[in-house]
Amino acid sequence: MTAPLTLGTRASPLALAQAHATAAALEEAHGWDRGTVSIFEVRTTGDRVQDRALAEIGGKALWTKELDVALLGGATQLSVHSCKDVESERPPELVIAAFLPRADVRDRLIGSPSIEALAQGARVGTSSPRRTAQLLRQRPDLQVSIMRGNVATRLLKIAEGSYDATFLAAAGLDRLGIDEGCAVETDAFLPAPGQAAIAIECRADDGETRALLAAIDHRDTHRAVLAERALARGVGGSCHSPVAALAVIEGDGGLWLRAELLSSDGAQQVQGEIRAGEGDEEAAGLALAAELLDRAPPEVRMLFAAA
Ligand SMILES: NCc1[nH]cc(CCC(=O)O)c1CC(=O)O
Repeated sequence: MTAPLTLGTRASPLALAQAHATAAALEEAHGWDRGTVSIFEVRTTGDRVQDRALAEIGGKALWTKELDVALLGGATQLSVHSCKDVESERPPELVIAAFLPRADVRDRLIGSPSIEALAQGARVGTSSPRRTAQLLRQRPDLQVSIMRGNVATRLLKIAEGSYDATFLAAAGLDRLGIDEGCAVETDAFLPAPGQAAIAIECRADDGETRALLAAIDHRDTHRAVLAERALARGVGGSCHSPVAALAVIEGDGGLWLRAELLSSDGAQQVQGEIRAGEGDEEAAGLALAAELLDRAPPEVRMLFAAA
């Protein structure tokens, strides 16, 4: 190994936990001393703007642009992201070269033991169009409003009673060692594309870093996320568009992708699934996307292809 590597990350507690896990995986895989991979903290637009719905700020790359600038300018050799926050179309100069093994893909409900147990008209805070639509599909009586902030902030808002309940990804809570909330099953709450996966990106032309990252790539996670991200790319849409997708690798090595698109209030939806063999993950994601758009009720389709 030649020069030490610099890893770019956001500075939230969750982002830092993921960055340290990535550094440790690289150091272990290559037999490097601890600290060989140094951590470079970057503040993104999404971190700066806390008071408005992110969807309102508009534009993509809210969580990635400043990290991309560091990577493209050579200040860092890799970026670590929550895959869920990485827009489905990336600059061609960059490549997601590796994924850490995926954690629990489910959402957890905070503030109530179950969705059924929420009082009539209870106030639920979330800024996720997907979670909003999936929740209202089941409980149209609930009042959903925007909740932002990092994991700790959101837990505090529940503890303070500003909202009755919220959802957080089990993966984020687990990585922070927070044992709160009750998992909701993926049948009713299919997760966001890429949820619970940690994506490690580098410059496409940086063969040396790509080779180093290949040693820590978790193949099954990589294949599943390729399919989910292709689905997200294929349906188009924006951060306003309620889309869910989850791929798993089955016992025979085949991939099973499920996805759904919803209207904002969850009253309209289209769901589908597809299976694919090794190497066909992205094609399967794109094929399912086309099929879902084709079958989507107009109110759903309007939130995607045209967005
Ligand atoms: N949108 C914020 C975000 N991005 C990734 C995670 C959790 C970790 C993950 O899904 O990998 C979270 C918080 C949440 O949704 O609870």
